[in-house]
Amino acid sequence: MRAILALEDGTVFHGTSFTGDGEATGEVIFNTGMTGYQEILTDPSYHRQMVCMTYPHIGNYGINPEDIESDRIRVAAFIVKECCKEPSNWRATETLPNYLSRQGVMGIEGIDTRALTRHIRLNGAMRGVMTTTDDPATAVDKARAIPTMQGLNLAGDVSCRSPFFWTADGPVATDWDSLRWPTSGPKVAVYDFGVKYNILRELSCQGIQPLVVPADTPAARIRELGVDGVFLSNGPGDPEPVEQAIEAIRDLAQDTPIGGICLGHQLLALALGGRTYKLKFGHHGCNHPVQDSTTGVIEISSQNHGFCADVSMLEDITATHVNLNDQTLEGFRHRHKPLMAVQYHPEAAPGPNDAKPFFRRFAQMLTVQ
Ligand SMILES: NC(=O)CC[C@H](N)C(=O)O
Repeated sequence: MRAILALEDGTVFHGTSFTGDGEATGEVIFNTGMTGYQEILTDPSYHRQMVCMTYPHIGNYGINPEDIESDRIRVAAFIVKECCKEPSNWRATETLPNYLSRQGVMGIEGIDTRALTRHIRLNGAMRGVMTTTDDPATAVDKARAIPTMQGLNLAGDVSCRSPFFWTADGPVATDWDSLRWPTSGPKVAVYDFGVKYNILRELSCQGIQPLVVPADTPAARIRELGVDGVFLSNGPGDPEPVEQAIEAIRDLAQDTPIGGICLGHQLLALALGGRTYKLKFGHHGCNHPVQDSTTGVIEISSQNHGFCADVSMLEDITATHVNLNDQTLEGFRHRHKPLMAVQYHPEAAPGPNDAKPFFRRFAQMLTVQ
């Protein structure tokens, strides 16, 4: 079925829908990962974004029930050069087109993804409309009417509504009144701004007991839990309008060890007095070189962010990591307090495991103070 992708600047790409009729809207960005499409599709940080894969053949190893980073597909739509409809992998239980269609998410193929990627690199991430029905002019008008990502508080859209424990068997629901920590080990409240499962898996691997809490949980409630630390998850949208969380983090940062990843990194930066800004086309892929400025070691990292933090004006903060492609901030820590965060994804999923020791450092920070 013929479909178009119309961008806000009037550019229109013609392709074919591999998920039937439909329409989708969102910010169009590109991801340079060669594999890992299932983790990308289910990463809540992609909420309201249409992801274009630069690798030309996607879907070859199908879909399995394990490689998910949340309970459903989160991207607004999926853009590929060629979608493989007959996957070959012993773990596959479903095809990519089926997976998307079943969850009502549109996929388009047959467009020139290299041209689209170049266009976004040169002109920046853009709002877009994917449609099988509208004519190009109508679709472009619709794209212009979508709210821009800047100023959008989306964490509440994807956060859990009530707390849950992360266990070896996955999430186990609890409620504030009957909450009882199930095992020993450091107790950590994980703010859920759209948390990826692999962050929770990695925290558990460190012997930590993660309790996942809604994005709007006030600091007072966290204090009542008597936690050993707080973790700030990744998540979609602009960090600046997530004011309630910034307020809670500012309060907790006075006396509680805090670690953060991606949106969590940005929110911690804002809570400490830093600033955030939108990048032109963001970092989305599995091959971004990041240098640890304290050791000189370079990690190849998984990344997915459209905004960036600036803490250069803060005396008590040390920048610990820098992106070697564009010199943007990739991590920081407080000089005297147990507070540290990274912009990239040490939990990978998908991506290389170079940065996994971050979780060990966080676990150590809970005990050595
Ligand atoms: N993966 C994330 O947490 C993304 C953070 C934020 N939404 C950004 O785009 O920069």
